[in-house]
Amino acid sequence: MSEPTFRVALRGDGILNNPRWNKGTAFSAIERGAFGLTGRLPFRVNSLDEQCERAYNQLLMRETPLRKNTFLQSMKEQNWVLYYSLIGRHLKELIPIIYTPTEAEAISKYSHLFRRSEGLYLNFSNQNSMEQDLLEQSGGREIDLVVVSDAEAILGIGDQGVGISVAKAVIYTLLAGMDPSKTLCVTLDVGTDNENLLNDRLYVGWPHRRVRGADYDQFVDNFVQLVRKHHPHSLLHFEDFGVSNAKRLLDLYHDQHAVFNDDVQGTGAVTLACIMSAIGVTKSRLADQRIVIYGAGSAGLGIARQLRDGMVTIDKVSPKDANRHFWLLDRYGLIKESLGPDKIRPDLREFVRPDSEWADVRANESGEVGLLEVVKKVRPTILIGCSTQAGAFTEEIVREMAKGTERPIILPLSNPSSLHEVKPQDANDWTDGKALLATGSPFPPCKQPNGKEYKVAECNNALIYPGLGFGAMVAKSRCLTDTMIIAGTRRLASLAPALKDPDDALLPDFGDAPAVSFEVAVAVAEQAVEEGSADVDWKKEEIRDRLRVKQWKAVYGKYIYDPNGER
Ligand SMILES: NC(=O)C1=CN([C@@H]2O[C@H](COP(=O)(O)OP(=O)(O)OC[C@H]3O[C@@H](n4cnc5c(N)ncnc54)[C@H](O)[C@@H]3O)[C@@H](O)[C@H]2O)C=CC1
Ligand SMILES: CC(=O)C(=O)O
Ligand SMILES: [Mg+2]
Repeated sequence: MSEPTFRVALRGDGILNNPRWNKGTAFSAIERGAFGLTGRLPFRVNSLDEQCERAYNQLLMRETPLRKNTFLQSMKEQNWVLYYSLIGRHLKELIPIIYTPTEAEAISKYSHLFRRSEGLYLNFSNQNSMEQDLLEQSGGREIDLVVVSDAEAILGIGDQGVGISVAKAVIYTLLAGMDPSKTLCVTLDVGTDNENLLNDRLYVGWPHRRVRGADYDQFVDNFVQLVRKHHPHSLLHFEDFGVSNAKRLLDLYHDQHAVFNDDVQGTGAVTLACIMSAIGVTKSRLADQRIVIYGAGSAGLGIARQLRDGMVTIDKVSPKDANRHFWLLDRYGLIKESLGPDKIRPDLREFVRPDSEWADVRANESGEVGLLEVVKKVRPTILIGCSTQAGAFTEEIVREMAKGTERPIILPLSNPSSLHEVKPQDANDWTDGKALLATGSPFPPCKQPNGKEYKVAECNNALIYPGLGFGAMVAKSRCLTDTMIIAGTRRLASLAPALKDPDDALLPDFGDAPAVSFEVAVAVAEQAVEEGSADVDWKKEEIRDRLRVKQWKAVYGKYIYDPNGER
């Protein structure tokens, strides 16, 4: 690959303090002269390989995952190429440091670890300057991707106020090649209901109770309309919004702009791919499954809808019949008719079970039916957890499930690792090694009763959303349609190791995620072109190359000083 050349307008401190352009000791002697850096750097010119070696050694000196996380965060603020190159070289080891599970701890300590601002903070009390703030931050840059969060439901750790999840944008770059200079991370700071944060004088966000209702909707709408006005071709990715807003905002804006809710759609898509892989092992159809989902929030509902739509598309079952394959539980137990509108969100309506089905089943004094009773009666083939309730899949529940099905498919998806509904090794032990397992955060392989190891797939939306978003973005798609998501999901499922070897993992390894994301992106762009969602006029055969050319690479390139160049 020939080295790219860039014309850059910054000099001296201006270039050294700019993470997009800074090369540190990798500036060549000629560049040092041209950019006023000869006296600003020690003599030796290092290669990127040498810089990565040094940085990795420094990283290893940090003993805890959180200290490694903050080290890498500082590096991102100094030098993007070094940051992405280092992580790319140690992907499997370092994704858990910058993403789940370590990001949960980093975000929960955001105000105390705060060193330097990143992205755009839009504060409810400063909303009059929203447009100006957006323009200051994006500074005339072309933006391909906007990742926005109001931090109400960060992973499973809840309301984090202004604690942000920029790791989602980093994953787009690492795994799909999204250009970080064309990415904007936005925090909508509408306050917090987290008492610890409200009482913390070091809290950096707006110390005010969460704004809700019409004022909240207006604030979000102002933001979305500004994105549409100034970045009409961008993909708008919603992350970790609260359950009362996630699906609602997606429905509100999906006709206006290319919007994507990762917790709803990304999680639904990766879980469908995982289950397609698992039913390949059990040699059954999606429509043969009885599916219990524990935790009917953004992720739980997104999964139910995606699996239901998969059943309709793949097995040609009617939507009504497909809905009958699902039993959803939330904090009031099974979602059934008699819970009433106070306890059943409107978006769950299609999955409500009839009371008559549960008349003979033991309920608590409030009439609620718990997970054990549901498992006993339904004898599920698939049990999915997205409840944030660690240990909810008890030994009794897992053993009960194993009585009703030969190969129980068990997916404890809550993040971070400490919140998983069951530890994979326990699920493996309690089912005599028969369970087909995938988890939301990385776990070590299970030791099987026969002495072999079973690789636990990581069923995390990060395995699919970078490809979905990148494919849609490069194809200049005006929307991210359900059919584009299904195309990406099918491509991901086709790459599952368990397809070749039923004893292997249900999903590709995160170490292979860049190649996997690329394939997902190709499938999504192909579908966008075929169905006419794309704003490009490409032939199918050229799509792969078009995507490759657009991928940002963590390489320095050669710089020429040019006062009219980039900054
Ligand atoms: N593996 C993956 O790719 C993903 C995993 N997740 C994880 O799933 C979990 C849920 O995330 P979201 O759906 O975004 O949050 P959410 O807040 O929208 O949903 C959580 C749901 O669990 C319910 N719940 C709470 N206590 C319960 C109990 N005792 N029994 C049953 N249900 C209970 C809540 O009422 C809520 O409806 C989090 O831990 C998150 O990290 C979320 C998105 C993607
Ligand atoms: C993975 C993810 O999006 C979550 O845990 O919220
Ligand atoms: Mg999330």
